[in-house]
Amino acid sequence: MESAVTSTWHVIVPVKHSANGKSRLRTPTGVRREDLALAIALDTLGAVLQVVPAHQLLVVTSDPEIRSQMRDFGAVLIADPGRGLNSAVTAGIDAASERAPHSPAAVLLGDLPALTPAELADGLAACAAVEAAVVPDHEGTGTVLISHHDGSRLTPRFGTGSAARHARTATVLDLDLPRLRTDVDNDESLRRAVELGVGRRTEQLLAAGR
Ligand SMILES: Nc1nc2c(ncn2[C@@H]2O[C@H](COP(=O)(O)OP(=O)(O)OP(=O)(O)O)[C@@H](O)[C@H]2O)c(=O)[nH]1
Ligand SMILES: C=C(OP(=O)(O)O)C(=O)O
Repeated sequence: MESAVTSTWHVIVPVKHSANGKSRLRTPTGVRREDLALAIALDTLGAVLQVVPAHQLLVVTSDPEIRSQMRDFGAVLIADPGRGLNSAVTAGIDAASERAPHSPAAVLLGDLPALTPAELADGLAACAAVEAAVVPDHEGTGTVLISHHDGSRLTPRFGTGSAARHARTATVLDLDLPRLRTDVDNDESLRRAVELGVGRRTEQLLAAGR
């Protein structure tokens, strides 16, 4: 699945400690929010690991389960500074720049349970065609991915309405890649992801809760 165009890319994925994540989501009966947050993140990371060599995946998290599983895969673990999403992403960008100065990098949010390796590879290939890119979420207001040919020049401006902020310094890629663009924040986006088809961990957890 790895593409020649993006084989040198580093991908940074921030994931909040699962005990604190997905607070806007009303979890289905029988499913613990913490378990769902973890499953969503692990499905996202599972797709990334099929596209990017593990040593080029930087996971910024304080979650012990994610750290343990990603360590086993050989991914690079970055400590979460504990000051919110943008500072976590900045820690990842700094670590990627240290490892491979001025190399291409992307930041992908970690709540994309319907993501497939094929859609991620297509998304990264589209990003590679422009110097700096932003891929908005399915609603068009948030961001699922930002990239830059020189990763040290990535400036994270995540949070509500982030697509417009990222668009000030990047090309907006309105890609027909729904699995890449469906981040799960609330019941509606979870339903949408389930309709597309979620990864194994999220699927099994939701099935067990039924
Ligand atoms: N490392 C790290 N990741 C974060 C942090 N805040 C959010 N994220 C991750 O960034 C992505 C988008 O997160 P949000 O949807 O904004 O936040 P969330 O905590 O998942 O959900 P809410 O509780 O509803 O805000 C997810 O992959 C989160 O796990 C943070 O402080 N540190
Ligand atoms: C973090 C973001 O959005 P949300 O909180 O909706 O996931 C974002 O789109 O930058």
